[in-house]
Amino acid sequence: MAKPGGDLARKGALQLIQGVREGRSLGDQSGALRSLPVADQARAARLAAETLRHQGRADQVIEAFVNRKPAPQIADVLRLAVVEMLELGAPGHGVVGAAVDLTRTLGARGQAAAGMVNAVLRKAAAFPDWATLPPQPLPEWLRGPLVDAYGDPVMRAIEAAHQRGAPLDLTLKPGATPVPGAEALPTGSWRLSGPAQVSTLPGFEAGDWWVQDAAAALPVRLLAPAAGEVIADLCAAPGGKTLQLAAAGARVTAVDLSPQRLRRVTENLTRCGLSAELVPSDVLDWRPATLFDAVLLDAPCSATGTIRRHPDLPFIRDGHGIAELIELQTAMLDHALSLLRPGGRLVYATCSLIPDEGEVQVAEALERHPGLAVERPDMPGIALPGIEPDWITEEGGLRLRPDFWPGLGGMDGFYLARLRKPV
Ligand SMILES: C[S@@+](CC[C@H](N)C(=O)[O-])C[C@H]1O[C@@H](n2cnc3c(N)ncnc32)[C@H](O)[C@@H]1O
Repeated sequence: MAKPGGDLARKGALQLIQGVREGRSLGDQSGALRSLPVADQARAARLAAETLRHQGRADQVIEAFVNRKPAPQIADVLRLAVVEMLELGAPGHGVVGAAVDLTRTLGARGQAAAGMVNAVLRKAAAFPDWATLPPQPLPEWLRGPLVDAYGDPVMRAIEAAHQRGAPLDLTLKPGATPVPGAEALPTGSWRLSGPAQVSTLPGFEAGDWWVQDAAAALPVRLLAPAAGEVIADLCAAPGGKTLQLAAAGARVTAVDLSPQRLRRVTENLTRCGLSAELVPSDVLDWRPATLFDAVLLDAPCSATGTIRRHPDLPFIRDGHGIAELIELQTAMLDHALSLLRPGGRLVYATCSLIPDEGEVQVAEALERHPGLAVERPDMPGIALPGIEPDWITEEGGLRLRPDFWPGLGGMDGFYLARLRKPV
């Protein structure tokens, strides 16, 4: 028989998945399971995320054993159980029993479907080819433009990387001791591959490091902040890049629209014993009296580079709003350049895989701003460690993709470029 705790987590996971079906992200639902014990909340969140990550494969297994398409909620119960058995390795008998019990809680339709769920899952438990089923494809609104940009083989490699998920990457404060067991990555970040509870790792309380994907750590490394420089961090929350800038000794002003998200920057700075001035404002309305030595603009974007960490993203977006985001990025880039002193440098970054939010933004900014120049990541004086030559784009930026570093555990998708304002 399944453990009662397991049942609470499964029920919670089904609730989270239903929320995603209604358009809410898993992150936005973080308070939805408050009434459950903390361990069950964590388990429910993991089950829901893994079920969405592997939905395409689970559907192929289910389709092999059903006579007709199950109702949407019943389909989600089946997917949860298939992923728990075939991906997460839970023993079939417990999972099947729990899924049948969960189905029975779903009203008359659930009562009627319980027998079918039992029969389908008993067969699914012995499904032999799970590992070789093709990964969850991206939805067409995203797949189409990405196939145009990178080609079909790369697209399939990106989808395979999404299926593998993401390890835990840490950025160390200068001089801090790495977490035992963490592996040094070529670009300077540290990676933990196994499951870990962040707040119990050595050095967390002391603020020796913070969680930051290796790709997300590169914009500040490309900016190369120096002690005493006056730097604006635009769109700063939750603050991974603010911490990097402050740890380098820069005098940082961190701007973000969301006071709530800025509170996370404060918490992170406090834990790490670092400081920055925080400004709750729309970047486009913010014009301080003095100009900056350097500006980092981590612009709001489609976040399509982070699907490894957010497998719910393809299900809650449909491509609407991207044109508006692209316009906002253009306006922010122009505004950010106006905050920079003559001869100053700016790093533009987005955690997107869509070239219109990256390469195209920078190519168009170069046309709009005569004298503005890109500084390549491999130029003398920058020479970023760990960068592979084919990551550097035609205009001199860096295109990072989830399928890079396949043997090391991948990286988030990102675009970044360093620009120099004429003197
Ligand atoms: C990609 S996240 C930034 C991540 C952050 N740089 C880090 O490293 O932790 C984008 C941020 O832009 C902020 N944002 C969106 N529109 C904005 C605007 N018009 N002005 C200022 N901040 C904005 C959001 O609140 C969000 O925190």
